[in-house]
Amino acid sequence: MTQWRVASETGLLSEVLVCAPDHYRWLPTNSISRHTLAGERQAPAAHHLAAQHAELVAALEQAGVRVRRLSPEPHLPYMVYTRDSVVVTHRGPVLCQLERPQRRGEYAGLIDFHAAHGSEFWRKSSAGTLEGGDIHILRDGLALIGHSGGRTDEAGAAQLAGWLRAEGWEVRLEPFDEHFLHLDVLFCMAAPGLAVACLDVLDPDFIGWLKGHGIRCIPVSYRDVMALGCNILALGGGQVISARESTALNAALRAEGLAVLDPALSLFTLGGGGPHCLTCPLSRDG
Ligand SMILES: NC(=O)NCCC[C@H](N)C(=O)O
Repeated sequence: MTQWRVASETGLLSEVLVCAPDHYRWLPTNSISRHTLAGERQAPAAHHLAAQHAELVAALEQAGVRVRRLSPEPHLPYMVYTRDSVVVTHRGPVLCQLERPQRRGEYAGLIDFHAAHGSEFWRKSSAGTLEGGDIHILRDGLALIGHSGGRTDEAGAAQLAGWLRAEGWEVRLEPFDEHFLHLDVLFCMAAPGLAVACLDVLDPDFIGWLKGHGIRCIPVSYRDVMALGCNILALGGGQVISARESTALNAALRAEGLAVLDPALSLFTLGGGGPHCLTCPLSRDG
């Protein structure tokens, strides 16, 4: 029986789930990938995708994280964004309910993966839609769930909030515009008490709420956010993974004293997902 648990976005990451980009391609499912497809770019070559994904895996392994792999399926090009189909909580994994038809089938591989490891779902989303990119476990007992209606909707967010509140957790539901795809495009935790956030877009009341909970924000511009510049993965222990292309943010994170591992991920950020979207933390310590 595998007991995967995650009680915060910033605890020391010990196990993570990724999926190789064997069948990855850009689909017009979000404003970022639609913008990419409208441009002059050639479809990414398989060897180039594999090389960038290998850089991400190398960064995770360099940080001592055990990397588990989902089997990619030809008809599900976005399986590579493992963040969205399942979110692991302090009580175990929650099976999400993806909104886009192009991604709905991802649930099947996730059920098989967890069953193969004897990992039982704590809960299964059954109201509205729920996607992992909208869920932030800020720390033990405190969660944030975004809902744009485009991906996670209010019913899906409320159902997860209800399960967490029944555990005594404080949960904030945060509405935002579906142009931004997932809340993790606009906001991610970097370290305990430190986040990266698009202050130009997020509601000042939300920023004030974070401050009231002891979380301050490094600002990221709208332009950088739409290049997935805010979509980082906290590794715990003073380390973070952020895309090589996010040069301004990476300098700011280093100035905060964090070690930044920076794999090149441009082919994935052009599809609408960076280090946060490409990883599903299975286990964090502390
Ligand atoms: N958490 C995330 O923001 N995931 C990125 C998902 C991108 C993918 N191309 C999608 O449209 O679903």
